[in-house]
Amino acid sequence: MWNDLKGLAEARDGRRIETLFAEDPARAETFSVTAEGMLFDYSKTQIDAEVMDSLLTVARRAEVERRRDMMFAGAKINETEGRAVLHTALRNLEARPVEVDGQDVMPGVLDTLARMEELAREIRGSDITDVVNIGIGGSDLGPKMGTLALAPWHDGPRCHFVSNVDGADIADVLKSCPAQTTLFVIASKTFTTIETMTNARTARSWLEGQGVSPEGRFVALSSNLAKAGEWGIPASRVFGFEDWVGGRYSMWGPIGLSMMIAVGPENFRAFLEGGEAMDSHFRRAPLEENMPALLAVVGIWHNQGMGHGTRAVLPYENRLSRLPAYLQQLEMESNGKSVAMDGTDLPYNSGPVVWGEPGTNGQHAFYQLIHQGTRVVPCEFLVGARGQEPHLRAHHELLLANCFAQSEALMRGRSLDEARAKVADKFEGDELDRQARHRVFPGNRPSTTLIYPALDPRTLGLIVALYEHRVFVEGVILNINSYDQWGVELGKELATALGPMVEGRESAAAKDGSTRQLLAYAQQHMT
Ligand SMILES: O=P(O)(O)OC[C@H]1O[C@H](O)[C@H](O)[C@@H](O)[C@@H]1O
Repeated sequence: MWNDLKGLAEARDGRRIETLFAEDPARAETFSVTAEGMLFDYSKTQIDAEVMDSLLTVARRAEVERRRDMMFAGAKINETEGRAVLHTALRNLEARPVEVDGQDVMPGVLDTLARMEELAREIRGSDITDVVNIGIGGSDLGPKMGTLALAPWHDGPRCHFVSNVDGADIADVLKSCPAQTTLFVIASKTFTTIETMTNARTARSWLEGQGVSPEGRFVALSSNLAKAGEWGIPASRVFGFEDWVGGRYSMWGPIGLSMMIAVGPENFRAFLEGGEAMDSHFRRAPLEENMPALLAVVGIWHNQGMGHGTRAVLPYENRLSRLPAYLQQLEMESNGKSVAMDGTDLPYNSGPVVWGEPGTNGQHAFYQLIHQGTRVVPCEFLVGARGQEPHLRAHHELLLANCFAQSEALMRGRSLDEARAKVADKFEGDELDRQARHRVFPGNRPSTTLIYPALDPRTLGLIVALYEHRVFVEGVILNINSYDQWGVELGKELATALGPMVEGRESAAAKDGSTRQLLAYAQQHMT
């Protein structure tokens, strides 16, 4: 089936996307889908009816719908860890029963949500001025991305996010925090992550150093209640979640607490409602009209069909500036694997390299390569029809014009004749030709656009859940376990072993020449 996709891609080599629009006046509507008021337009790609048919056949053969229903029903689809995958239960506000090992998980989920809301209200009504979320990966990227995205709704205490074990991170944050009125939220699913535990200890010593008792200054978000308790955080300030919530899928539950404190429980609920609405669309819409499924097959087409190994996520929404980083974990930690579910080598590329920055900033930086580089980078634009700052309408009109112009430019390009005409008044003869060639844009570069009315809490929920399900569908098609992350383990083990060598307590003689040299250099310059 992969060869079929490649064959379809080869047969379309050199065909202009623009011609597809000329041939089919209804192309834009045909190759678009709407869900929950959002429009996903994938018509500026090489996808045509035959390609879409094959992509959906690939999805059906992979049993996307059956796997989806298994996920929602609490089946242990994370087979390498023997776990269910139920982040959707965290936003199941209608409390439809969801069973794991014969137990409905919903009473526990809703009870924790109610406790979080109670604490959020208490803190928002207290003298706490600053909340510092200490966490990394899935315990940082989601709430950080979401808190920034919802800045217009941020009426609670200031929120800071410390993740890096580089002491510069916490040092910079603590500089602006008054010790008397700062609350630390230790966010760690395992409560063993070295970066987080190191930063948490530093926070505690800092408070003590400022003469403030750490008592009542810490909250824990974790699935390891025992470890959180050992750390001395009282049970009333510990918010647990189960192992069926993957770290990179966890911002909907306790890990979202900092964001809830920032924007308030009502807005956090609106975010959950957005996620729930996307779940319901994903579960009910036929694949042809299913936004996450279509986003996924467009990704499969570009990566496994056309052979483009990266994709750029380009939000024309400044407050989604952390979305690319969030999606890097969501997509690359989920689908960056080399073996299929049964442990055999994947006979095709796994998920793409995901990267990006907000427009218009990226335009003035790396879009050069996107437009004229030798590699094709499929681009995914996101934009709100309305900006978050309605009184600055002129800004938003420019933003929209830029976003639409980029996808048009990527598709149309500029021919040599057009380039010549641009510089004909300045050069002539061979020089005109040479100068013109530098100004040619090959065009025919694929992009998609997700446009929504405006970025608000509910829409953020829709967008995040859309991408989660996209990752799920791509993972099912690729026959990958999207819910483990063994690839992060080796580095952690080696870092633990290298620690004593960095400190000079253990010999590095058994290490390779490069590692020995780096250690020696560091030790020479450390003091
Ligand atoms: O929440 P924690 O247990 O501290 O884990 C934080 C992060 O670290 C791990 O290494 C994983 O790669 C991530 O998936 C996880 O989100």
